[in-house]
Parts: sequence; structure tokens; C-alpha cells
Amino acid sequence: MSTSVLPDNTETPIAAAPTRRTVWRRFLRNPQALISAIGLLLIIGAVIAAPLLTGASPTGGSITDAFGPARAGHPLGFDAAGRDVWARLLYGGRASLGGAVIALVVALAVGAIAGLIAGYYRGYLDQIANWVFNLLMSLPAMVVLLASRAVVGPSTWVLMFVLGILAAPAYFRLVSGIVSAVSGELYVDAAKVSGLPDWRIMGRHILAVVRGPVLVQTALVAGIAIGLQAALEFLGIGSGEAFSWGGMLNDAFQVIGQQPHLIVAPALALGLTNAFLVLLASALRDVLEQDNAVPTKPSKKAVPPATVTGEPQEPTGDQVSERGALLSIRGLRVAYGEGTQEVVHGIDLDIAAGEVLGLVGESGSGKSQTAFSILDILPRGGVVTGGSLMVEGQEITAISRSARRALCGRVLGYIPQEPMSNLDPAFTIGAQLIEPVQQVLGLSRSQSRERAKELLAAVEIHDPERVMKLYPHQISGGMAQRVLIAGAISCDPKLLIADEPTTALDVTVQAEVLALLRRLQKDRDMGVLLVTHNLGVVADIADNVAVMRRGRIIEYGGVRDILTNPQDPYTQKLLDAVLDDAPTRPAWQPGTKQVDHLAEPLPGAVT
Ligand SMILES: Nc1ncnc2c1ncn2[C@@H]1O[C@H](COP(=O)(O)OP(=O)(O)OP(=O)(O)O)[C@@H](O)[C@H]1O
Repeated sequence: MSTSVLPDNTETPIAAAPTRRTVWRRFLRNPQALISAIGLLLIIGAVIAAPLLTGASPTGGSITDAFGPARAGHPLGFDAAGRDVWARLLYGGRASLGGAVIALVVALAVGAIAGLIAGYYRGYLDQIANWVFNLLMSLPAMVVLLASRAVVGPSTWVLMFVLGILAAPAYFRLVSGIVSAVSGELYVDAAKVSGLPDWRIMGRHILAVVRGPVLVQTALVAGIAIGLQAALEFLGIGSGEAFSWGGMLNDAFQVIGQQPHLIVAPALALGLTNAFLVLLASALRDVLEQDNAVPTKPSKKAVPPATVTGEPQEPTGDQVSERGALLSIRGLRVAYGEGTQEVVHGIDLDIAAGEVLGLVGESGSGKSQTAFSILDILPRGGVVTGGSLMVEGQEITAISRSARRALCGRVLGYIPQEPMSNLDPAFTIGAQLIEPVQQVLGLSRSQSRERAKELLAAVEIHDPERVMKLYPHQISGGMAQRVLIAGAISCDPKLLIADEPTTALDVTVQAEVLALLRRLQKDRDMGVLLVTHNLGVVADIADNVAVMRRGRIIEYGGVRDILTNPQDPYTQKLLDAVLDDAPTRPAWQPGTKQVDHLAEPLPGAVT
């Protein structure tokens, strides 16, 4: 990940973007992909254009032509019943390929959609779907197909429908596995917090990752469906009415002793179609592979244990200010492992409109869990097990998921810790800014575009038009964070939750981003919950501070009080750490002149 010091209008060299155009270019440069695709297109084209390629009837024939040789208009001669082999080959492909299409549509509709929903929502839905698809997988396919034929009669279409159901578990497993990994990605959390509804997130951010592997799987399943259908016809247990390549094989097999060449045409048609499908699947895998690397969400489990001594205290009524109008948290508890591992132990916090509250503490103290609880993006397994979360006087733990999502964007904005992981690599910066604005504010596409440009200008990106067209990997870390800030304020939220917004950036860019945050907060009079481990950052921007340790608030008050007169030894150690980290700054002494903390830096402040 780039964390260049060049913040925005940088001339960073632009690497090849994983755009659709790039994928196409790779596809066209891959001979295997090209040859197999052209081969398949020719076969499908010939089957569709059968009436143009032959004037002969595939069914009618004269016994006088039986086993007749090729002649003008009949390039492959005649079969045992005097029917034109070329016409039967062309029309027979309709049943073979059409059957495969039915099986694919059914398998995709059942397996892929179920996989998408189960992988995204997990929980009971996932468990039930897994159970059903495991059951389906355990059924012997041939026996089920024979049983269905016995029940519904010899219809290719019904058999292909049943085959589709039997192929659905393969799609389910593939899609649910990928979706479950992708839905934990930070950029999906960012999309949720920007107020996008689930269907939109699934359609845009998740399908983009799933479609490559699904395409590969589809080529393979199509080959299997065509082969299986031919096998059923060859065994004479397919459709009685429709003729197909498998049926032709069966007919040719009956007379293999007299006219062995009759088996060549249908065998070649089947063999070539399947070979092209398999080759296409493997070429597609090569072409798409480079774009499907899923960035992994940094594990929140590997947080180092607390290193500072001193027992945490329960929050007292005195430490907590009056219940704020914008955000009010009481007794918040967060736990993992079905409630057994509590990581936040009943904390209280308040933020009034226009107030900046710094939530500080060392790594693993529970700051992010607190922020994620408000935003409803706790990592998998994390639940709010107790307490009250009120936003603008509304208890948000009691409202529906969609009502909660609706709060995001308009009321709550989120600036995440890792700028690059929070942007979807598959979409341009412009697309990622326009979408939430369009959805949440209901603006037209052109209005949203204008707004996106204004937002980029507001976060001091000097060439919004150009930046809108770039992909995340083409911008620096500092610029990515500015883009995320633009996204966070895009729908004018009242409360901004910034989780370590500068940690992933280098020092120069940190200072710029902090200054930007400070300006936007003042201009827009937003409440801000600033999560950080750095008291210096808090000194720079916050009105009040809550010091968190081991899932509890151990000190809470005005920034100046806490920084000048820390009561808890742990706070003192955090403060010492800031001062230790800032050797070039003059040491801060208690009792220096009282100033507006936004105007003049406090000890260790990042300016
Ligand atoms: N997915 C998870 N499963 C189990 N425990 C978790 C998970 N995520 C976080 N935790 C635990 O929750 C506690 C609080 O973590 P949290 O992420 O809130 O810390 P933090 O103060 O934000 O630290 P950092 O600044 O490093 O993110 C830690 O003990 C951590 O191990």
C-alpha cells in the first residue's frame, strides 16, 4: 500500500488498473481463451443459424437415401433412416445446448443466489442453506435423474431442470465462500456505513468479486450438463421427442457395424463443445485470477495485551457529562464467543452536537469495538450484549437493520483506519463517491457527480475531475484518506466517527489530514468521535477525552483537564508516551498559559 507523502495532486506513476478493459485486453492476448471462445461462438452460431445453413429437414427422410453418401446440399450424407446428417447435427445442437442452458440457469438461480444471501447474512440463514445444499450434494445424481424420468416422463427439459438443482450446491459453496470472505472486507463495511442498502452492496461490491469464479464454474458446469444430457440420450433414457447429439450417437451406435463414420459427426460436435468449454474455463481462470486477490481485513484478535499497570475503574456518574443530544451511550457491553468473551464492559459516553470527543487508549482497549457498535459493523461473532445506544434521542439497538442503515450517511459518517482497504479496488474513486450520494440523497447521476467533485474539492484535492477517474491503487495513502473523508461527509452527517484516521499515514500527511478534519468539523459543526491511541492527536482536535483501558472508561473529562492533570496513572503513561515520541517539541509544563486548544497545540499535538 502506498502511503506517499504526496497528498493529492501528486504525479504518482499510474500502474495498470484492473479495469474491465484490462481484463478484456488480457483475454484477447490469451490464445487459449481466444481460440476456445471463437470455437464455441462458431458452434453456437451454427446451431442458432441452422435454417440458414441447411435447407434439409432434420426429421423427414427417404428410405431410398439410407446411408447415402455426401452430395450437394447434404455435406455429411444420410443416416440409416435416410435423414440428412448435417441438418440433424445443426438442429440437434439446439436440444443439447438448450438443455445445458436450462441446467445452468436453474443452478445459478438456486445455488448462486442462495450462496450470495447466506454468505452475506451468515447466521441461521447460512446454517439452513448449508444443511439443504449438503443434503442435495449427498444425493446420487444419476439415480435422481432416473427417478425423475420415471416420475415425470422422458422430457429433456425436466431432466435438465433436475440437473440444474443437482448442480446448484457447487455454485452455493463457491459463492457463499467468496461472499463470506468479501463481506468482512473493510470496503464493504465502508459501503454499509455510507448508507447503501444490502441489495446494492451485494449487487455492486460483492458480485464484482464473485462473477469471475462463477463464470469459470459456469463453463465447467455447461460441459458437464451437455455431456450428461448426451449420456442420457445415448442410453435411450432421455427425451423421446426431441433429437440431440446424444440421440444421434445412439442412432449411429445401432449401425456402427455397417456405417461407422456416422458416429463421427455427433461425437466431434460433443467433444469439441466440451473441449472448448473446459479450455475456456481454464483460460478465464488465468485471465481473472490477478483481479480476484481479496485483501484481508486486519485481524482484530491479534491485539497485544495491555502493558501498563494500574487497575481499571468502573465509570462513575461524575466522570460522565450530561446525556448529550447527538450520541448517548449507557452501559454498552460488547462480547464475542456467543457472549462469553466480553471486550467492552459497560461504558458510558456522550457527544453533543459540534463536540469532538477523543476516545483514547492503547491497542486492544476496546475503542474500535465501541465505534463499530455504534455503526453496526462489529466483526463476525461480535454482539452488543447490553446497554443503550442513543443517536439523536433514538434507541438504535431497538430498531431494524434497515432503519439503522438509513441512519448511516445522513446522521452518522465513518472515517476508517486503513484508507486503501476501505476503497473497493474494482471501482473508480468517482463511482465510489457518486453511489452513496445518489442512493442516500436521491440525487440524479449528474447532480451526484457534481457533488462528488465538490466534495473532493472540499477535502483539498486539487484536480477532482482527474481523481474521479482513478482507481484506488492509483492514488497515494494520503489522498485515499481524503477521498474517504469526502465520502464520510458526503451526505452531511451530524456525527462523524473517525477510527484512527491518521494511523496508516506518514507524519506529514497525518498533520494535513488532521488539519482538514479540524476545518471540516468546525465548518460543518459536526460532532466527532475520534478513536485514537495517540493523546497528541486528541490534544490537537478534541474538546473532551475518554480514556479507555481493558474495555472500561477509566478517565473522562475536558481535554485540558485530562492533559494537564491526569488522575489515573494509566493516562499519565499515555501522556508520557506522547511526550517520549516527540523529542523535538519543547517539553510541556503544567500551568502554561490557557488558550483555545483548537488555536494552539497542546503537549505532543500533531500540527
Ligand atoms: N473479531 C474478534 N474476535 C474476538 N475478539 C476480538 C475481535 N476483535 C477484537 N477483539 C478483542 O476486542 C478487544 C478490543 O479490541 P478493539 O479492536 O476495540 O481495540 P482497540 O482499542 O480499537 O485497538 P486498536 O487501536 O489496535 O484497534 C481486544 O481484546 C481484541 O482482542
